[in-house]
Amino acid sequence: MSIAKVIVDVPAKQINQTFDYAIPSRLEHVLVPGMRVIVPFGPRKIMGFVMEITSISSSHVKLKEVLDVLDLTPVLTNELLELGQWLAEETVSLFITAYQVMLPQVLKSQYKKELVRMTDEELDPAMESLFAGRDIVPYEEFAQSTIRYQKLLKAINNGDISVDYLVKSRITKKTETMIKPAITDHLLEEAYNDMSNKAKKQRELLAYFIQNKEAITKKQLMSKINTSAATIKSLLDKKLLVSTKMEVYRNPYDDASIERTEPLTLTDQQNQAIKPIKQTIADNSHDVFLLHGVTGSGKTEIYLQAISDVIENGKEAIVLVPEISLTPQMVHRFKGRFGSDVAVMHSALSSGEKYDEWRKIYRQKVKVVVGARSAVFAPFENLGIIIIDEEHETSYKQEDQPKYHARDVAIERGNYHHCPVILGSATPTLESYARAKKGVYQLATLSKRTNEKAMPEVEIVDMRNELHEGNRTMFSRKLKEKVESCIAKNEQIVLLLNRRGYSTFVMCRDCGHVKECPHCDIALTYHKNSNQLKCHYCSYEEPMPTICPECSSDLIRYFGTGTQRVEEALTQLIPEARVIRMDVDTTRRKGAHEKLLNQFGNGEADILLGTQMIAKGLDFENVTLVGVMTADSMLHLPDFRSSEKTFQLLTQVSGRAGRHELPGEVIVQTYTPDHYSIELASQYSFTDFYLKEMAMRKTFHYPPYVFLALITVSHPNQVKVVQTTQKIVQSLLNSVKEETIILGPTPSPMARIKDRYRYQCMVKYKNEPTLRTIIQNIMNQYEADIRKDDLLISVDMQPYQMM
Ligand SMILES: Nc1ncnc2c1ncn2[C@@H]1O[C@H](COP(=O)(O)OP(=O)(O)OP(=O)(O)O)[C@@H](O)[C@H]1O
Ligand SMILES: [Zn+2]
Ligand SMILES: [Zn+2]
Repeated sequence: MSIAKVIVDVPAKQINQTFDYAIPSRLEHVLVPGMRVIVPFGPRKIMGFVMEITSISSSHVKLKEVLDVLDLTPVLTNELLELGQWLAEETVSLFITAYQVMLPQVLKSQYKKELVRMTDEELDPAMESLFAGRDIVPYEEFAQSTIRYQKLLKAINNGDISVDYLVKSRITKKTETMIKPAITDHLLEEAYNDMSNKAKKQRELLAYFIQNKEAITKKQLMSKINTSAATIKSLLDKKLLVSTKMEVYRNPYDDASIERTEPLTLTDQQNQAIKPIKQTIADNSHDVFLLHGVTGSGKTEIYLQAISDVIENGKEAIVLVPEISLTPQMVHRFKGRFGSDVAVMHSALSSGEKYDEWRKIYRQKVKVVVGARSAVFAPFENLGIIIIDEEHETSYKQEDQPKYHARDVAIERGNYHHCPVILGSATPTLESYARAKKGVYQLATLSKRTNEKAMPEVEIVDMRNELHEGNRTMFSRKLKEKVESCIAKNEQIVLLLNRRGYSTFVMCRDCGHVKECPHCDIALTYHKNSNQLKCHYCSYEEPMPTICPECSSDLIRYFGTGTQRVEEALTQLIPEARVIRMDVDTTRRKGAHEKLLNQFGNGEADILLGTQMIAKGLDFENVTLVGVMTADSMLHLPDFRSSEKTFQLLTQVSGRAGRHELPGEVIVQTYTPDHYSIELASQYSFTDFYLKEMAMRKTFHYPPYVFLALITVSHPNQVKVVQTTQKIVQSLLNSVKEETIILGPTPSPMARIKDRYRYQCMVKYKNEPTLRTIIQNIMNQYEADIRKDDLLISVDMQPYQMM
């Protein structure tokens, strides 16, 4: 008897293993690993993934049978099955969540599907009677029939029938009728000559196909030679033409309108950088490259040319970009070079569109996928390169289970496929740069812009002086003046309001003093309800001060300004300015982002005002001034990476100015002008910043000197949370090495969400090979509480959000 080992869709710890099911004879030789099945589980029928087919069961009870199969071709390749195991272990999550995260939404929740007829040719008689003249048949009708699975499989493999998942009861797939000649040229000409002159329309149609042998859609044909469906039908009936159905994929991008580009002749620096990458591609070997190139240095051109090599080798490429909907310009560059060989995957697509893009990859209709984080799981089978652009972006870390980092997954897959992984950035993470310095990654550097233009000059404006000199607006006199002269010259401005982190930290508007934790070198967070300042790392707290401890000013307060308020202030101050505001509110609707950028690109506004989302990837010729409203606002987040993030953001946004002929200029407003991250960003001194920040990380025991693991416990009862976290800390202390640091229990920065109290503990370690098992074992001890008592324990093996 054959047995399927199945991971079932029950997200619970005690279910986190395979279960054995007998394979009924009708599914024998149909099931293979990577398919989804329906199995009985207790009283329910649920979905599961087939991991393995074997003949030996470890179970002693009589096995239940697999009820049905959901996919007739596996949705997970063997590689992805293995990768899921690794992913679950690496992130201390359940196998089922690891597999679910690899698949498009449609395949996660919807079980409904249908059979679609893909040919007008006669099918197998049993199939013909099932379709009974219809083009689409609900899958259940097949399941209830006596037709064998093998028969359906064969029809699928022949391309005669396709199995489709329904997206919200709308047909997922669009098909079109294609017409082409049924016979050779020669016979076609004969038929043409034999045909009576009266059948003028039919002769015209034949004449067309004597000239054009390619299949054409019925629609196009009818409009092209002005013929009718009846005329086509008569030639179909005479078996001179045949019709087939072809699937058309929904295409969110109009490929035809994107101009094709040719490879550029690389600069010397680009050549130097790409050489070892090309070598690795040629050798089919795995290596990780860190491409450190200043903004505008031509990193993207390197990606494009490396991918060309990969495609020539018959392999495929994954390109990750941060939330791609935000950079339509990036999609255009890849489509411009590789046309319809490119699939695009990002969150702004509808679930039907996402499914279509995924299937293009799955069916090997494309060679390249450009996408956000989850595209790293693209089901390519011959991967030749994985590229992560802007590798420092935190959106590559998933903050839900499984809490994985796309960089780690990319490297794991690169290793499996023996192919290079390229991490590109103007401001690499300290982690990556340190690895490159140690030789774990290969470092390639592009220090110059391709246009040989200097980086735009950055001027730092001290906002404390503005205040002292009576300017209480949020615009310094310098910025106002520059904006006005820019508008007068018909040039454009990008204004960045760094909103993340507002209203959490407390700062003196007189002297710029920010309250920090005496033990952690991290800004204290203001808790409004208790009017206390707290440290989210070590639980130190103190009351909110009424006067500044440094200068005794009473202008010490927490910060808050939104884009809308800036826009209002801006139009008051400079009434002639035409402003486009870009933030979460104005870009919520699909396509809004692209529309606003197009408007700005067309010169319909002078100023593009926005949050982080405008800092990256934009390339507008006419932008000569970049202004940063408050450079410090991120600096004092309760996050040890806040200096790094500030440096990255300032560098990125500065890179938006003067990318073409016109020289650029940057004004950075700040209350802490001598903070090293602001100072060094203004000088474009990545290396100095790296050295300085590394020293800080070393002193305070932060990555890359240590690894972190964050365990968060939550429950409606505060006492229970504190006690549980305390016990976890104790168990950890009993199991880890002496030099490993355990911090906590401390309240989470968001100490209560939806009436659940949250506490956390942080593990700082250098070498704990069994830490994942230790944590897993500890969590297993709380299994009953998690199941029955609403306790939640979440583990983040690589925390980026300390919340
Ligand atoms: N070899 C080359 N010769 C001429 N122009 C080039 C070359 N390589 C790139 N460019 C052009 O230089 C500009 C900047 O290149 P690109 O956008 O690839 O840089 P980047 O490093 O990806 O920039 P960013 O990090 O700021 O997005 C683009 O307009 C690009 O077309
Ligand atoms: Zn002060
Ligand atoms: Zn502290």
